[in-house]
Amino acid sequence: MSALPTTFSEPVHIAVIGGTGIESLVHDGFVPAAVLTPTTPWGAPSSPINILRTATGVPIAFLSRHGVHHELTPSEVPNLANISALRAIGVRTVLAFSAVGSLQEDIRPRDFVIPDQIIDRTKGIRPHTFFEKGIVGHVGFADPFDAGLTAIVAKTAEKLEGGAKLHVGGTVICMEGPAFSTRAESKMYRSWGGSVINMSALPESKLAREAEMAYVMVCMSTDYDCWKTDEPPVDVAVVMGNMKQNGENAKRVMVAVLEELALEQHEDLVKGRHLEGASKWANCTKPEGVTADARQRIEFLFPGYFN
Ligand SMILES: CSC[C@H]1O[C@H](OP(=O)(O)O)[C@H](O)[C@@H]1O
Ligand SMILES: Nc1ncnc2[nH]cnc12
Repeated sequence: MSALPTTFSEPVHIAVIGGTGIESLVHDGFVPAAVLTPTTPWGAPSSPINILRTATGVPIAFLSRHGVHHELTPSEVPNLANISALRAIGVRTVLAFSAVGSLQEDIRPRDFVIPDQIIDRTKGIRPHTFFEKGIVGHVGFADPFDAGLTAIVAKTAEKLEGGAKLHVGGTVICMEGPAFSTRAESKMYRSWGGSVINMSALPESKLAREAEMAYVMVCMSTDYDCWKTDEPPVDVAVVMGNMKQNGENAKRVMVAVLEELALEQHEDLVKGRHLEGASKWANCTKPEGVTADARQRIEFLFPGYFN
């Protein structure tokens, strides 16, 4: 087999970030086109960025959140490098996948959830913003997931027959990990109205917003966490087992959504036109106050914005 190119000259507008159980898209009907190993001002991404073509020839980028061999804990994922590297190759739309615990009886293991809200239970130990250390910006995050993209993903996934049950809307609790929650915590999250729980929604989705990308997270329920007294508490074997069973459904959703996004009518959304300039206007630092170091970093992300 010939080695793949390490550069790719076309812009790539859509990225898939795979989580637990979705560490690769090779051999899934996608045609490999290139493997990129970029560096960014925030270091190297979690994994090489695989550029693949869909059946209709659209190039997409694939990144494995926890590394090729799932060697990065949720707290160690280099989210700033991941998001900035994707933006630098043209990505403006991110379809993220995540294995989650269910906090609600009616969200059964192997159901899919497309949340519309997040509650942050990370512990402040993850680097979480591009706007710091010499440049200050405050982006809006009231609705953390892109509404237009969510509608497309929901409509497309709903149309798939014989797949997993889909719940549209809900709140994902993002905890620090890597250990799972206590029963008291799990019950507290339920009392807060949490629908599902993971360790990955933040800061990934927040950085995507700062980078002016449309972002949606397809959550695949793998367990009932530990709030349910008639079930054993979650462990890795249960998560992996359900992800293995559900991998096919996840790939079907992914392929159908990518086909839909390739339609001309979605071009503006896919290119993130509705988000263009948002981070420029979120900036609070006067040009003369932006340090040379910050200018260099932010230039990688937003060429020409802060000159
Ligand atoms: C392996 S169980 C906990 C682990 O699973 C989820 O990963 P991902 O969101 O990348 O699918 C969860 O967020 C935890 O990182
Ligand atoms: N119960 C759980 N808590 C946190 N992250 C998870 N990922 C899958 N199941 C989970």
